[in-house]
Amino acid sequence: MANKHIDHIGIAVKDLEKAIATYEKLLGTECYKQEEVESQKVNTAFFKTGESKIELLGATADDSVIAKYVEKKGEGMHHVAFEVEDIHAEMKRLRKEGFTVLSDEPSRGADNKLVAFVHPKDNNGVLVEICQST
Ligand SMILES: CC[C@@H](C(=O)O)C(=O)SCCNC(=O)CCNC(=O)[C@H](O)C(C)(C)COP(=O)(O)OP(=O)(O)OC[C@H]1O[C@@H](n2cnc3c(N)ncnc32)[C@H](O)[C@@H]1OP(=O)(O)O
Ligand SMILES: [Co+2]
Repeated sequence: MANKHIDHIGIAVKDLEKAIATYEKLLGTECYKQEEVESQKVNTAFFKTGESKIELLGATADDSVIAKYVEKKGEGMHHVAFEVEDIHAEMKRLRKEGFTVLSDEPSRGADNKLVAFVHPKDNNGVLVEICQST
């Protein structure tokens, strides 16, 4: 993952529309895109912050990982996503290094990117997403 930039920071929220209004005020810029990602049971809203983005995440179902997270921990920073060039190679490298990659194969995330996650217990309590543009 060397020299890869942060693609986005994911923030779990209870009420996506309210959070969008808050972040529009905070960042002084408009949310440029909203997208539902059914496989993850989330609605997303994106803000550009230089080379990186803020991804607000609202649950679309009670059994969404975002609903569980908000229920247990409250709203807040949920994950950091790093852009990689070859996600399959990166998943293999991370597994070899002893990290718990949370799926055998990448799935489709927002912007049709390929995404995979590394368990927070391996990263000092931070859930890490790796993503590849396709
Ligand atoms: C929009 C699509 C995509 C994109 O394109 O960007 C996304 O970003 S989707 C984002 C949502 N999807 C995911 O997060 C998928 C990966 N996550 C998971 O598989 C699970 O959330 C998890 C990380 C495996 C945790 O699930 P689970 O073990 O069922 O939850 P628990 O509540 O039992 O937690 C166990 C343990 O882990 C701590 N935890 C959970 N989530 C986080 C987190 N985001 N950051 C830090 N720590 C987290 C939780 O507190 C528990 O710790 P202990 O209480 O100390 O055991
Ligand atoms: Co994400």
